[in-house]
Amino acid sequence: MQRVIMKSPAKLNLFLELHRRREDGFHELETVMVAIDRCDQLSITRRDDSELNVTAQWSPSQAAWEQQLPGMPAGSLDLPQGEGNLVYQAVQRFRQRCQIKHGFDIHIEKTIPAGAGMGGASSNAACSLRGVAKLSQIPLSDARIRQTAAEIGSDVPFFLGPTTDQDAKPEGSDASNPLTKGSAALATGRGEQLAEVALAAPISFVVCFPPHPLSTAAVYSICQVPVNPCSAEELLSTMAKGPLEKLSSLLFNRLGKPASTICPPMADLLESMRSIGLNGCQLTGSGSACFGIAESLADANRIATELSKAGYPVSFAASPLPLPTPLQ
Ligand SMILES: C[C@@](CO)(OP(=O)(O)O)[C@H](O)COP(=O)(O)OP(=O)(O)OC[C@H]1O[C@@H](n2ccc(N)nc2=O)[C@H](O)[C@@H]1O
Ligand SMILES: Nc1ncnc2c1ncn2[C@@H]1O[C@H](COP(=O)(O)OP(=O)(O)O)[C@@H](O)[C@H]1O
Repeated sequence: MQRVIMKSPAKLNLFLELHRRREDGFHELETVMVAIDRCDQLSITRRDDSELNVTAQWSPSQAAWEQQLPGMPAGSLDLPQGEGNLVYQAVQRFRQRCQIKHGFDIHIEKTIPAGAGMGGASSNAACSLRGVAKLSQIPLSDARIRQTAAEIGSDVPFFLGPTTDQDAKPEGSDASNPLTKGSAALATGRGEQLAEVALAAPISFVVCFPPHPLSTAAVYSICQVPVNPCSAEELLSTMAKGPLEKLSSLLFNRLGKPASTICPPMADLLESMRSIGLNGCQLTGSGSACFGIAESLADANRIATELSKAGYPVSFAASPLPLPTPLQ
């Protein structure tokens, strides 16, 4: 095999609480993440020589995104190419670790907004590790893949998919429902320690990106660790056993305050999302994208169209997507 093409999904954080600031500057957290069907596409081709080329472009084009998001700060839609791309750093580290001599051409077609808290770069990095392993005849179960992922970023291991084996599903998971299998996880530590989470049925989300990217490091730098942290327990049991109508009242994100301090337009966006009929509206990760829950996929599509017309052009419906995505 010389070439793989794969989908690289975004994620939403349904719950995010901070427990402690560590000596190394990272925060111990408790977060519930769900992979969704908004995906970038990665194409990875094995080379005969040792060169590594990484290119990234917006789909359908950068001009189309610039036209849709005229308020974006200058340069913020410029995607890092080559060494500046997280995919390059992940693959180079993995090649060194596994002594892979041949090179790769990797091209990323982006539809996941950057600086949105949707984990686009982390997802691309995880996919590239799986693709490069496959093209180098390294089994996908090889521990060096997960080890490299954790070194590259706190969110990267999540996108490799569940660690639990197929027979050991979490309580309440519906193995007959392929839509919800393997899409959600509880992440602890700095985000790299994962436990698969059951999801009783698909959820219909609406996601909206205001034209203001946020830096994860900047948001964490002004966050406050609470004295009495909240727990994800009730959310997890509701995800597994329902009723899913209760879910929206259990969504939570401790980074909401610092993110909206840096990005005040997020508060207006959340207000618009609530008044248009979405439930449990929250930011995802460190923002600035926000999401809410709709009653059905048809409702989610209708509301996304209304939000687009109301001045938020990057609004879309999304559903959980199983991880890992297949290699083609
Ligand atoms: C907030 C979250 C929630 O899922 O996602 P995003 O908003 O980035 O998508 C994650 O915690 C982000 O994970 P990731 O984007 O991989 O962050 P990293 O590259 O590891 O770290 C970027 C910076 O964020 C801070 N950071 C990150 C993770 C963590 N548990 N504690 C931190 O304090 C550190 O300052 C670090 O230097
Ligand atoms: N493959 C990539 N795709 C998108 N952004 C990337 C990539 N590699 C590096 N970056 C850099 O990482 C930053 C954060 O990207 P992203 O992961 O999409 O946001 P977030 O951490 O908010 O989820 C971008 O602004 C960009 O400068």
